[in-house]
Amino acid sequence: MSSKIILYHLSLSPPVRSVLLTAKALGIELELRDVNFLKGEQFESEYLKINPQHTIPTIDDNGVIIYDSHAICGYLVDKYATDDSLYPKDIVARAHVNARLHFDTGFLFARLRYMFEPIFFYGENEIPKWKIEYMQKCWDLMEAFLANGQYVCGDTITIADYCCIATISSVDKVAPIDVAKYPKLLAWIELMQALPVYQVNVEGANAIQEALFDTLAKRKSEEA
Ligand SMILES: N[C@@H](CCC(=O)N[C@@H](CS)C(=O)NCC(=O)O)C(=O)O
Repeated sequence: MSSKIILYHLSLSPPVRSVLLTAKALGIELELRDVNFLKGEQFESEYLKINPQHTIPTIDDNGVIIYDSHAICGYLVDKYATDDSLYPKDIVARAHVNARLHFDTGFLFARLRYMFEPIFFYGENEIPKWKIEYMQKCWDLMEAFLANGQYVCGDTITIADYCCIATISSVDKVAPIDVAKYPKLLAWIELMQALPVYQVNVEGANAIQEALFDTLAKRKSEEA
């Protein structure tokens, strides 16, 4: 008999929350195991054996180990969904979803991590203005994508929406989104927030930004 899928996680992590959103949408129950990356737990030897890339999320589906949130979300849909709408099998439709998943990795999350990691891990005491503006350039791109439909790949929600919202909601207080300039982006965010599954994203998205601001405040007070 197969047991629950194990998710190595911490809800602060945006990629972890994209897996939580996808699993919730599919009705999959997960066994959660904390790996606190802020305390370096991802470098423990037992964890490195299953994920030498030392990132969360990782899943263990009865011995099948997968890491990278985008790969995990696609796998969960391919294996457990009753239809393929969240990750279409049609090769053109899937290529469009893959493009947005890579946009999350290469643009959204990459720019988030280059703002957050120097603060959390390298003792930096401020985020340079250009990095915030560089993050905000992604809002132009999101606005352009959303000209083609209410979701990031047209009029059907896909795992790309879960991945992109998990990242954007984790950085929108650090790199604010101008309501007047980005109406489509704001409408999409509200659409995502209204989904029942969205609840699994709320706490972690706020907590990671609070952790960033707390760390910056601590650094400033140490300097004074
Ligand atoms: N592309 C990866 C990125 C995962 C990632 O970098 N996760 C961060 C937490 S938000 C992490 O585990 N960092 C610890 C490390 O890199 O050592 C994914 O989508 O899963």
